[in-house]
Amino acid sequence: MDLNPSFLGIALRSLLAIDLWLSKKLGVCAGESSSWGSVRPLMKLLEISGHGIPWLLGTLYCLSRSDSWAGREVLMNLLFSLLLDLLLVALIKGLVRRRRPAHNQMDMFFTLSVDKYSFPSGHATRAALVSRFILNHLVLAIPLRVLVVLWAFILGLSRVMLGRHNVTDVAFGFFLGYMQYSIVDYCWLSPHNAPVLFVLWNQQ
Ligand SMILES: CC(C)=CCC/C(C)=C/CC/C(C)=C/COP(=O)(O)O
Repeated sequence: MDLNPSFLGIALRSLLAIDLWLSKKLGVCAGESSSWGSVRPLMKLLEISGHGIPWLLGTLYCLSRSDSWAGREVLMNLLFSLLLDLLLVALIKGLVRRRRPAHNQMDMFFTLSVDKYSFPSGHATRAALVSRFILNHLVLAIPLRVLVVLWAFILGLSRVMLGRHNVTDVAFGFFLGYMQYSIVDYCWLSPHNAPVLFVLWNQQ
């Protein structure tokens, strides 16, 4: 037994204890019989709005219908962002292997094997990444921009309310998604630096 724990060790253990306590308190939709159990179906609908499958399929569909070079370029980069996000989240989940909260019911729509782990929240990374992407590449009126930010925030909160995640999973997820956008922006794909990706349309 470690009789002389470091300050960092104590701080981390305290943070973890607060995280677990707060997450349990906020997990008010974790089951049908929970205090806010009646809101659970709405939270699960929100869950689907941040799931990887609809985002991937939606992006592929829009890409197949897009008739402008500018649109294709943005959608190709969105596709790259979504795939990068899936890869990074799976990698970190597999490395950290933090179990989901004990009060979570594992009844999520279409998961990968690493999704039995909770750190970081894939929905939170996607929410931060996609909302930053949209705000930077779509010309939207202010109310719609506010709606995008609200969607991301409520989606993150709903992960804890559903009992899927602890607060730190979501907080780190937001941070990671935000940083992922910076990577995507830095490596922005265009017909000039990645002509192979755009060759499909040149042949049409
Ligand atoms: C191309 C490919 C491998 C698609 C897989 C899409 C897929 C099943 C993503 C998983 C989305 C999901 C359930 C993430 C878990 O989110 P958490 O917020 O619970 O970490």
